[in-house]
Amino acid sequence: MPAADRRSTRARSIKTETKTGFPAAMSSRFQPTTAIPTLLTMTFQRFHLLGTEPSTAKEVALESFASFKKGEVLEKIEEVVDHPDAVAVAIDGHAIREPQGPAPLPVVGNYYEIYPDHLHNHGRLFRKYGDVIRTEVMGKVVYLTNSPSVSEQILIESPYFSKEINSNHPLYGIRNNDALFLGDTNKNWVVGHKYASASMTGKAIPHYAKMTHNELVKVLGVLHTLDAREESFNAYSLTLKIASQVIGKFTLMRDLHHLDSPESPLDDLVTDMVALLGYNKQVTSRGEWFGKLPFGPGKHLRDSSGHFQQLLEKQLQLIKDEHEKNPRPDLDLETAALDADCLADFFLRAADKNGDKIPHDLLLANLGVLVGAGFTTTSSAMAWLLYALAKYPDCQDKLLQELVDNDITKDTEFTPAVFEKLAYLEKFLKEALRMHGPSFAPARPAQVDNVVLPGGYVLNKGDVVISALYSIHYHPKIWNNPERFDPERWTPDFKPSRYEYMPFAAGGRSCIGFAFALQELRLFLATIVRYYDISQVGDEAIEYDPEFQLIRPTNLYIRAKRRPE
Ligand code: HEM
Repeated sequence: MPAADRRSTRARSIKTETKTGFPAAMSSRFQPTTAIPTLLTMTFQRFHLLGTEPSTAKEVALESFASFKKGEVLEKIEEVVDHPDAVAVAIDGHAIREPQGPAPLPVVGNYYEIYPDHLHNHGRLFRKYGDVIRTEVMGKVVYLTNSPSVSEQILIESPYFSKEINSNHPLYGIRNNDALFLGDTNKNWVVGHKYASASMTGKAIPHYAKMTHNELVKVLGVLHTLDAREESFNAYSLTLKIASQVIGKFTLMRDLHHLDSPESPLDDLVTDMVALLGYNKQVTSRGEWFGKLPFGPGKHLRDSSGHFQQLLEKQLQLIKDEHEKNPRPDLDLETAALDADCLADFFLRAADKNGDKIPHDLLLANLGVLVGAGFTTTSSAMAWLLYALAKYPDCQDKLLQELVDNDITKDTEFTPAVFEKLAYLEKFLKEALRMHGPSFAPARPAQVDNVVLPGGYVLNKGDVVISALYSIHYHPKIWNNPERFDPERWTPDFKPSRYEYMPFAAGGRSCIGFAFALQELRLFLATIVRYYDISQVGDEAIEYDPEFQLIRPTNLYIRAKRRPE
């Protein structure tokens, strides 16, 4: 629209705030994403969105005067109602607009503007271009947001946005429509989610505390040997072993023997999964053609995936054989969750209200996802916890003091009541997951054309928007002094909204393993800090792996010194 037209439209504009309400059905062409307020008195006016032609205006029933904020131009509601012409509506003070971003170079697009430090470069682009930015990398266009209100609209699963893994989605290379996480929100997801989420409820998770703790304390032997040798270790290499040791037991009752000694090798189940994610990130950050090559990362991705499936089937068969030898009863979902030895055991025995069990292909696909989602995330989180312990020694001292004051040892039986006493540990964990959360990119494509988001950003069907968790967790409008690691900010009264703090994402496709993960991370902190003093070796700046699906430190070396008894 020419500037002159825009000005004449502006002269008749009113301002709305999407948080307080929006005249939703104003245009069949545009699909606002907020609810209509309740009816008080019925009156009508013609509206169009600021930034569109007045001829596109539609008649709208005005259902609540209260939903209109005092405007810049039309000050009184009577002026809106009585205005003879169509009235333009600004969204959060803006005309509708397409998200902006840096101009793409031929072929590579914005690759070199964003990588290798995509987390910080995204922050810079938000500051320059606004709350929703457009990026193009090797032919793939992705939008990102650092706005909690935009994130809410994209993450809630609605007719406007849903998890659907199209070719621009970051999980495209490993999509699997039989599985949670990797698949669309379709009927398989509904079935998988019913069983998998029932296995990990807040009620069920405490019964895995003992098993988790037993696996975690095995690291004390490894640290003891390393300390005796006065050796440091790469943080992620060790936490990968720890987290997968735990998840091997939690999902498959399998001892991966990762913590028998510092030299214990990684099980194939783990090397395959790590390779798979690494190759996927390489493939998806370079364009679809790259993944289809008969050599290189695309081929490796296909090979690792096939091998991983074979290992999983073999392990599942062992559990089935065990069930044949020692039959155990089928149970309803809730009881099965409390009785199961591991997730595979749960899946084999849990029946829904109709007595139906999860179909075999969905069982296998979801078990694979739970193994992968279960350790890739927590291993990165544990590595960042070591980083936080080393970087903020005063906080480490406070943690230790709390553990000593509460008589926590490696023999403590951890119940929810014990965790409740560890208030500082909880604050430390929350703050570490804010500043150093491992997940950064829940992505959702628009489901219809011309979706108008808070701030007036317009997207079309198939456009993928990522809620940039890292940027939201450092947003200066949300967090006081965001660069400061400050566990004390988490007072009982401090409650950021669901879309301001979301290390596990939010909405219908958020993490179902969060209760297990939090319990495991609490146990990890309590176990390590009680017996070892953690410090960083050297002053090297810590790098993260930009090619990986999760944020993990690559060059963090830790020295763990045994504390005197
Ligand atoms: C610190 C640890 C963890 C973090 C930060 C984390 C984070 C997340 C995030 C951000 C998502 C949303 C992904 C998206 O929208 O694309 C997600 C989904 C998921 N997570 Fe986690 N997660 C963690 C641990 C776990 C564990 C331990 C399990 C299971 C054992 C798990 C299972 C899942 C599953 C199955 C989904 C997909 C849910 C669905 O498709 O509806 N996660 N997680």
